[in-house]
Amino acid sequence: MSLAYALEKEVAISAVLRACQLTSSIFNKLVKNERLTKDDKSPVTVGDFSAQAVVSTILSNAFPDDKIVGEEDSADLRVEANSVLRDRVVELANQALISDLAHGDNVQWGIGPGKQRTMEELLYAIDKGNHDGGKSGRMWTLDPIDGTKGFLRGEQYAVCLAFLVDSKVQVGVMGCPNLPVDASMPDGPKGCLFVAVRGQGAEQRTLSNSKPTRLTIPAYKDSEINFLESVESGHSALDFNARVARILKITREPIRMDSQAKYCALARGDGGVYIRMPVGTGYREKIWDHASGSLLVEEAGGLVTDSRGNPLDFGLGRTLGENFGVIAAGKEVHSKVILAIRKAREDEEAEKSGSSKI
Ligand SMILES: Nc1ncnc2c1ncn2[C@@H]1O[C@H](COP(=O)(O)O)[C@@H](OP(=O)(O)O)[C@H]1O
Ligand SMILES: [Mg+2]
Ligand SMILES: [Mg+2]
Ligand SMILES: [Mg+2]
Repeated sequence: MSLAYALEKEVAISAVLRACQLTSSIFNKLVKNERLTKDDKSPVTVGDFSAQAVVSTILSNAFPDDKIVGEEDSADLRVEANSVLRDRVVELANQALISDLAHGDNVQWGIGPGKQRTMEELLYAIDKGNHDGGKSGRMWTLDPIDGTKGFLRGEQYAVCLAFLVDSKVQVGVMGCPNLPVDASMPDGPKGCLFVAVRGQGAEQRTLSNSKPTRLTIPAYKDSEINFLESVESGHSALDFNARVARILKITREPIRMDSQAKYCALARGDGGVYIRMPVGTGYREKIWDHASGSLLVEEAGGLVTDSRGNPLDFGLGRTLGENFGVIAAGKEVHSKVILAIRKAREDEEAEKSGSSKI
């Protein structure tokens, strides 16, 4: 008897590996005009667009009726002023789609020599990611490059793909081309693939396809914890994180890295707590920034909630709705962090009202 979601897992791995090959091959060739600034002022590159085109094309061949919630859309590429960028996206996506079949690939997923697509087909594939999300049915969520700012700096980023049924994440696959295979050897080999299936555990392998190793979050003493947090102070309230660390008497420096690589690091025991506190702009977290990572951590024995201890709700649309921040950690540590956050908020409020009385 085959395990649940075996095909979804295989297809997701194949798609993420192809997208990782693409993104890592273009980094050194990326030139200045191969990026745009989106309406929310965030960057997007030819890598984000072409990786979304590739993954969406593969998913649409393997599972034609499935919905996809992807971060990017093709509107900016359809503008004539961006025609050079659009041509580059088409070229890169086709290079990735037609590359030879690797172990685990299947020609029926629309990949391999001779499988190039027209520009219109690839723009359409990108826009298949425009689904609004929701509570019921089969659905994928895709972040073709999570941590675009990290990607542009040559630091951490991740290609993230999750499969959900009735808004519950069942499969999560993340490729981290720049992540050291072993955190204790930061200059050693890089490039990791993380895979989780609900009820079947979490695992890591190298991007070049070594045997998987099973991941379990170890038990931590407070003195052994490093917070894992964003590099970007615009994405996470780093001062508030430091306040929480002081309450917990955590003395080790935080580890700052971009993208869902933080969930991956946590799952394999590099850190202890992923803390993401809102910066106060009313930003709503996106489902593609957390779906695959949260399953990986849960399958490694951890717990993922918002900063008030509420479960993340992936059934509300493209965002996590009212969820407020994200906390991921091993179960024991997690409950201590939630209490410390409550205390940190009370302290902050008391300081504010104290200073307003002066
Ligand atoms: N104000 C904000 N607060 C929280 N997250 C934000 C944000 N603005 C952008 N982001 C998200 O932060 C993600 C990167 O997270 P991190 O800081 O952990 O690397 C971005 O993903 P992309 O890079 O895929 O756009 C983006 O979705
Ligand atoms: Mg983005
Ligand atoms: Mg993202
Ligand atoms: Mg992204």
